[in-house]
Amino acid sequence: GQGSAAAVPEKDDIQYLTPVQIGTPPQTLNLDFDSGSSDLWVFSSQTPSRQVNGQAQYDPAKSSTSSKVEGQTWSISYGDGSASSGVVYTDAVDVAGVRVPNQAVEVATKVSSSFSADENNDGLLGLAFSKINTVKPTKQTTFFDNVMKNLDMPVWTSDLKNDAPGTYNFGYIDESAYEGEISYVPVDSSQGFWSFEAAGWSVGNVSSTAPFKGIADTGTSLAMLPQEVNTAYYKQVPGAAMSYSLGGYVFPCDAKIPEFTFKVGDVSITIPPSFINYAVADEEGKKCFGGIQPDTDIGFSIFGDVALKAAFVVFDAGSEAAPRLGWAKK
Ligand SMILES: Cc1ccc(-c2noc([C@H]3C[C@@H](O)CN3)n2)cc1F
Repeated sequence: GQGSAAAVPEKDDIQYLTPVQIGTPPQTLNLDFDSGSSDLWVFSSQTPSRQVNGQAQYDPAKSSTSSKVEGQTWSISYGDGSASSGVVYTDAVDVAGVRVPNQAVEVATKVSSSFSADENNDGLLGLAFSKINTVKPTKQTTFFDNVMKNLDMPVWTSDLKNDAPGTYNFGYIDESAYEGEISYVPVDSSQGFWSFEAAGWSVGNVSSTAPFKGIADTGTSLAMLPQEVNTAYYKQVPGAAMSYSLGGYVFPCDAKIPEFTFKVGDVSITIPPSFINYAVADEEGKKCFGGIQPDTDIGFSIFGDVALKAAFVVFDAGSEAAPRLGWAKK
């Protein structure tokens, strides 16, 4: 089979949400598809009401196909320090017509304040490798791992857009969604991520052909890149500075800022200035926050939405012996 689902941006493209049907009769929740984690967890009837602020809640008691997985719990924390935890059910999960009859659905009995505050986000659907699923004592498998055998091709693709709905496809490659060739690079999934090597970068007349490691992470908003990239980039932005109070590089909102190009295999992906003028950062509306920020002390770069929305990306877990990532211009 194959399926195609909308990826709808929240304000400032901070996250993208996709409708998912859970249970019988179907309960629709809008989930944040995250290629940087591997738990499918949802706001639920078991989430304390003080922590629920408008989110849709999955109620296993209202589903004839749910069943509790006794003795199993989960607990996860994300790059920004937010966290959630709870218990585990299995139930039917349907994404754009692609269905897993007995998907592990992790029901939140506790969520941190940033999840409570994100009223349109009803939970996450992890699309990294199942080895980093947090359920204990029995690790669970991701929606993609469970559905892969029924897909026409063992792939899913991202086509995220700037301030507009994009698309996640499962089981096929939409040839009309990209231009030129797809450049495939090997993935090292040993840490559970879609980790690959970029082959270099350029900004203005400054460039490097030194390879650097990064992960493709649809759940991270920005492009977290090496310090030397940030230094070279913001040197070309008049008035740019690192602001510890605002939490990263900022610049005058009316500054003329350059595009940024990174290379994967033999394809060069160019992030336009509009994606890098990420959002207004201060009260006066004069300083804007950069869409490129340092990856310091993470140990690898994170190609989040600011980078991903400049490309068509193929997350290929099974066409070859090893998983691989395909990148194409669009
Ligand atoms: C409130 C909130 C906070 C964080 C995240 C979040 N989702 O994916 C990620 C990145 C970072 C890494 O942990 C895995 N992918 N972060 C989502 C939220 F709705």
